[in-house]
This record gives sequence, C-alpha cells and structure tokens, in this order.
Amino acid sequence: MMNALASTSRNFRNAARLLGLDSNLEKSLLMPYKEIKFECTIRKDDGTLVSYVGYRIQHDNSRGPMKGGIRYHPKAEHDEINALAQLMTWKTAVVNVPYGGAKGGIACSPKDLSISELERLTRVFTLKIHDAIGVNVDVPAPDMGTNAQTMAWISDEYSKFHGYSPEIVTGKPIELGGSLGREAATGRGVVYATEALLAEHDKSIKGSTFVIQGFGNVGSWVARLIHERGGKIIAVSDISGALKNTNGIDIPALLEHKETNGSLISFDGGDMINGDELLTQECDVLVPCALSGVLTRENAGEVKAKFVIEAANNPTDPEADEILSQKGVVILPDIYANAGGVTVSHFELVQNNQNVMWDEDNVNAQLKKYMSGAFNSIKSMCQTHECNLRMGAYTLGVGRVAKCTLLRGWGS
Ligand SMILES: NC(=O)C1=CN([C@@H]2O[C@H](COP(=O)(O)OP(=O)(O)OC[C@H]3O[C@@H](n4cnc5c(N)ncnc54)[C@H](O)[C@@H]3O)[C@@H](O)[C@H]2O)C=CC1
Ligand SMILES: O=C(O)CCC(=O)C(=O)O
Repeated sequence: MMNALASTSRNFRNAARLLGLDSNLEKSLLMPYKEIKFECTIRKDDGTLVSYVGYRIQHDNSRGPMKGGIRYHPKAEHDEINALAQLMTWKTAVVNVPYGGAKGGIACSPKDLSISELERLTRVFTLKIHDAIGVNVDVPAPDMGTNAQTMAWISDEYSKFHGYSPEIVTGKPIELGGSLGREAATGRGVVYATEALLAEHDKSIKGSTFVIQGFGNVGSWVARLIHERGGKIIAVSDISGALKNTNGIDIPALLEHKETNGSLISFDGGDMINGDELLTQECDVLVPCALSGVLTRENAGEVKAKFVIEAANNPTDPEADEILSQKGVVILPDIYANAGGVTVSHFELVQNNQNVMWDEDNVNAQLKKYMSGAFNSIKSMCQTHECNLRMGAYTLGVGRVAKCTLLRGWGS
C-alpha cells in the first residue's frame, strides 16, 4: 500500500501538468498552510493517564475558510491527515462550495474508549486547536470514528472561549443547529453520483449488483439508498468481518441487526467471508466506504467490478488505478463521489448564518443539483484534457484553487 500523501500528491502533480501550472505555483498549492500537532492526555475512567497525538492540518484557504472532518482512528497519523486535508481542498473546489481544505484527528481507537473518555478527549483536542480554528478560518466536521455528538462537544468547548458558536462545526445535532439530511448526505451524494455515472453507461442502480466495504455512516446510508432504489447488494463488510449473499442481502434487516448487536457478526441472512475477498467479488459496482489504500497493485488485477465508486477517501493506490484503468474499470474519484457530505455542511452553514431551517426535501434537492452540476463540469474537463474521471475532477478542483490563489495575488 502506497503512503496516502504520496498517492494524493501524485494525482495532484499529474493534474498540475495537464493544466500547465507554473512549477512554483504547483509547489505552493501542494504545501499545507499550517500544521498543528499536539499532545492529548486524559484521565481514563479507572484513574490512569493516557496520551495520544492529535493533529489539525490546514491545507489551503484561497477559496474560503478551511473545511474538513475530524478522524478518530489508530492510523490517523501525520501523512494520512495531510493527504486527507489536501483532498478536502480539491473536493470543495470540485463541488464549488466556498471553502478550502483541512483535516484533523487523533491517533486512537475510539471503540476502546468509554463515552466519558471520548468526551474528555474531544474537549482536550478542542482546547489545543480552539485558537487556530474559527467560522472564517477553519470549520471541522465528522469523519471516521466521530459523529454529531463529537461535534456537539467541540462546539460546547469552543463556546467557552469564544461565546456561543454552534457554527464552528457542521454535522452537529439538529437540536444544536445541524442540518436535516447531513447525516445521510455523504451516502446520498454517493448514490446521486453513482446514478449519474451509470446513466452514462445506459445502466441504472436497479438491475445492478453492488459490493460495499464499510458499514458506518457512509456505507450504511449507501446500502440503504441503493437497496431502496432496487439495487442488489451481494456483499458488505465492516471491521468485524464480511457478509455475502448472492441473492441480495436484506439491508433493512441488516441495519436492524447492527443497531441491536453493534456489528454484522452473526447476521443470519448470508455467509461470512474474508474481508480481503470482498473486494474481488463478482459484481457490477464496488463501493469502498472505509479506509484509504484498500485497492493496491496486489489486489487490483483480481477486481471483477466494472465500476468503482470511491465513497471512502483515497481508497485506490495510483498503481491500482493504472491496473484498473487498463482493465477498463471505470473509477468515480473520491473528491467528487463523496463530496455530498461537505456540500450539505455548506448548506448547514448557510442555514446557521440565516437562522433558518430547510426541510429535508429541499436539502436533498439542492444536493442533487450540486452533484449533477459537478458531474457535468468533470465530464467537460475530461473532454478538454482527454483524461479519465479522476484527472477530470482533479483538473477541475486544482484549476479553481489555482485561479483563486492567483487572483488574490499571493506570492506577488
Ligand atoms: N462521514 C462523512 O461525512 C464523510 C466520510 N468520508 C469517508 O468515508 C469513509 C467512511 O467514513 P464514515 O462512514 O464516516 O466512518 P464510520 O466511522 O462511521 O464508519 C467506518 C466503517 O468502516 C468500517 N471499517 C473499518 N475498518 C475496516 C476494514 N478494515 N474493513 C472493512 N470495514 C472497515 C467500520 O467498521 C465502519 O463500519 C472514510 O474514508 C471517510 O473519510 C468522506 C466524506 C464525508
Ligand atoms: O463536511 C465536511 O466539512 C467535511 C467532510 C469530510 O471530512 C470529507 O469530505 O472527507
């Protein structure tokens, strides 16, 4: 598996070359605006001390305040967070929402911490970054291992220093100013993007078979919405294992099972298979919704899907990208496919600024408009630069960021 930062930087450089960017501008666009690395020590419930490393990496703010999630995961380390921050910069530009890119996280295993330990950890994290974020500077959101409750703690801790500030985060609980539809937004955006891509190939979700890796926020919403549209999901996985049923998994029953049991284990509507095997199952569409670097040069040759929809950030190593492209697999890149989350985060901030609440149908209709608009813009970049969808999305995003950087006169 390739280092995440090397992988995203390689994609960026290829796009910069297609756009003919000046090499000094290229260097400046790649370099993070600011990196913050800090200690997060808390007392555990049993009285012992435990220390973790926290990060907030702010990549670029030429198009607006920096924006991006907070990840709690053992692999949330420097290069991973840096790569994710960079992806946010291109992603916000691809869907044309007025933000830059950032990402943060703590290298910890949230499932090993109690709720009160997670709350203390989140408050320490916020204490360490409160003077580096701000509504006009950098606005965090949920990512792997964090959720609306985490955002509520961040907002509460931040408010102790800066006055009541619910808009310091997005993806917060509805009761505290969150947007209807934000929880489902990333998965819903993935499904809108999938519909747009399949339609181009005279296919639809109904009548296609799907394999989904990851059954958390994004994966479970993708599964639910694909199932609702008549798609047949033949395998899903989470950290506990992978489940296969070639007749189609009963997703509502699996969601209920997960709600009660916390994982996919012991669901009786399919057979357990090895997690690695999941990626190489016979299917039309493979949707990675978990970690980065899961499609590598080792397994790409074995992938049988015709379409890969990158709901996860950075799931495909560049070598795997090449192998899959040579095989004719069509890849819908992360910086477009999973941009529904940040798009509805933007709607959340618009609602906060105006002190209004949109109904969910309006949120979803606006999300669809942004996703279709971005798909058409990517396709037109593909024609201009005679490139694949990943480079179409990168040239669109990088080009917009470069334009704003130059317009603002930086480096002059
Ligand atoms: N939450 C959001 O709004 C957004 C999330 N994303 C990306 O989507 C991906 C998933 O994020 P969330 O669903 O929010 O996280 P989550 O923490 O809610 O869920 C993660 C899921 O991945 C599973 N998982 C972890 N390791 C695994 C492994 N080795 N094999 C199979 N499954 C595994 C977990 O069991 C869990 O089901 C990440 O790459 C994230 O960066 C992208 C855009 C926005
Ligand atoms: O909603 C947001 O601001 C960011 C979501 C995110 O972290 C992502 O798109 O990877």
